[in-house]
Amino acid sequence: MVSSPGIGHLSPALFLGQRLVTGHNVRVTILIVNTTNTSETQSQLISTYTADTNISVIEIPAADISSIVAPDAKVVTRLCVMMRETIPTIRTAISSMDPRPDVLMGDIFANESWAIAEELKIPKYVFVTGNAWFTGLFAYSPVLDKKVVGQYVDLSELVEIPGCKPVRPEELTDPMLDRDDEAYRVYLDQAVGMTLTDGILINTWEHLEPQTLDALRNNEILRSLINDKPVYSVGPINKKYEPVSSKNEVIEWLDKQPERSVIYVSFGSGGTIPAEQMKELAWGLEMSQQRFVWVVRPPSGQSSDGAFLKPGPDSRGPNDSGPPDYFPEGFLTRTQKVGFVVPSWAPQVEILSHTSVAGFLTHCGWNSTLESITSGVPMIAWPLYAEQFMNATMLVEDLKVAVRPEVMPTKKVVEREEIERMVRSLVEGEEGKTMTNNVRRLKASAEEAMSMNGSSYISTCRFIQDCWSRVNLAKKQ
Ligand SMILES: O=c1ccn([C@@H]2O[C@H](COP(=O)(O)OP(=O)(O)O[C@H]3O[C@H](CO)[C@@H](O)[C@H](O)[C@H]3O)[C@@H](O)[C@H]2O)c(=O)[nH]1
Repeated sequence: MVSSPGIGHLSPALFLGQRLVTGHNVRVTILIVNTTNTSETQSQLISTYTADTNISVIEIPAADISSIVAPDAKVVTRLCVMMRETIPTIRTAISSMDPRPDVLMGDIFANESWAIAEELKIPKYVFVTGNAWFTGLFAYSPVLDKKVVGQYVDLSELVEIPGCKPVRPEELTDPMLDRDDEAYRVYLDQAVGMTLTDGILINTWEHLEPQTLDALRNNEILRSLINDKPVYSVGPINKKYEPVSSKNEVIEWLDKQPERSVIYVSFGSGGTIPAEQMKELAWGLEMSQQRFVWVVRPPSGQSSDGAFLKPGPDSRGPNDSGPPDYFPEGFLTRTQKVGFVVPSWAPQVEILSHTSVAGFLTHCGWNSTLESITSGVPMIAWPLYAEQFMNATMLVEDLKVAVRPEVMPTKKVVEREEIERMVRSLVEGEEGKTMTNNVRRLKASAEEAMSMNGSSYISTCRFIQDCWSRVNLAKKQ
């Protein structure tokens, strides 16, 4: 398996690898492309999840792209160029593996490695770490590219994608929002690359997205776009809660809170919000008078130079999150009894699995979404970038397990009164109770899908059978 950088891609790749090793008797080696920014968290994740399984890890240093990509280029452009430039190192690593791999799998940014599979005459599969809806849009984006004139965001009607809910133009994935930017072309190349594989694995399950999975398999246009390749729904592939003997400070704090009383606030592995929005969020949480755990990062536009972790005058010891100007004056002191601020990174799965947690204010990254669903926790959807706006729409309008602000958080500041209202409705309102029941039903359906003879288990078995048929066929040729 080839994983592009970033916890959001690496973590599901590791969990899928783990599942293939432990549940399906497959040997797995993961090639992880590491940038110079690779965090300590990522290194810990790698060592934890490779220690007790037979997954081997080969860490590949990412190519230096500073001389070929402008420093202000979009993340997608940087990521794709970096993966492309790292291919020679990936090729060398794969060629020197003994025994030689039988199958190559990669995420949607690992497309450049399909050429290696072709050279080695082995099958190649893509693992989409997002959902089927995203996969549908991704596959369909070359059609939209031909069909639509001008910028998508100027369209006055919704964007129709077979098998998916119509998407508001401004909610398309962010590389699609500016067709004049290089990121858009790079993104389209990745979309085409996904369709050149022998099959598509998606981190979803049949019950969650039946229409979209059906369209990917049976809709004429989508089928022809993905060249009639099989689609396997193998999820939810995500970290499971495992009790640990040594407790973290935030878990100890949660242990002392009443059941279903705390809102957990976090914007994924790297999301940040502007300073003005941080203040408004702090006011909203305080005004709601509900308990909260907030994973705080420096506001967007400010550097994360470590000053963030140093106690400021508004300090409350190890739980202090840094310079007080991130918060309204006195916020930490006033919320001392009801809030717990965690700087930068928290044990998310352990938090979401805690009985004190009533809701999750999330940026709707797909891993966070799956972790919330599989913990039975309803959400406040606060999308920031990538495909997160579509995920938010799915959670609110389709699955009915989340509320979201009226305004788009990337366009306008979400005001404190609205935040207060959403938090209250999730923790104490009827809406919160209904959403909790809905999400608990999804949790049960996820467990069922992953159980022996559940849809995702069967789909994974089918994938393995198809793999070996292709491997045997390739060996005969
Ligand atoms: O304090 C924290 C913050 C995050 N996490 C973990 O980090 C992961 C974050 O993943 P995700 O929620 O998917 O967010 P991103 O890292 O932003 O994910 C990227 O990749 C996802 C999968 O492709 C996409 O859905 C997102 O839009 C894209 O931003 C999750 O497993 C979290 O549990 C923690 O453990 N502690």
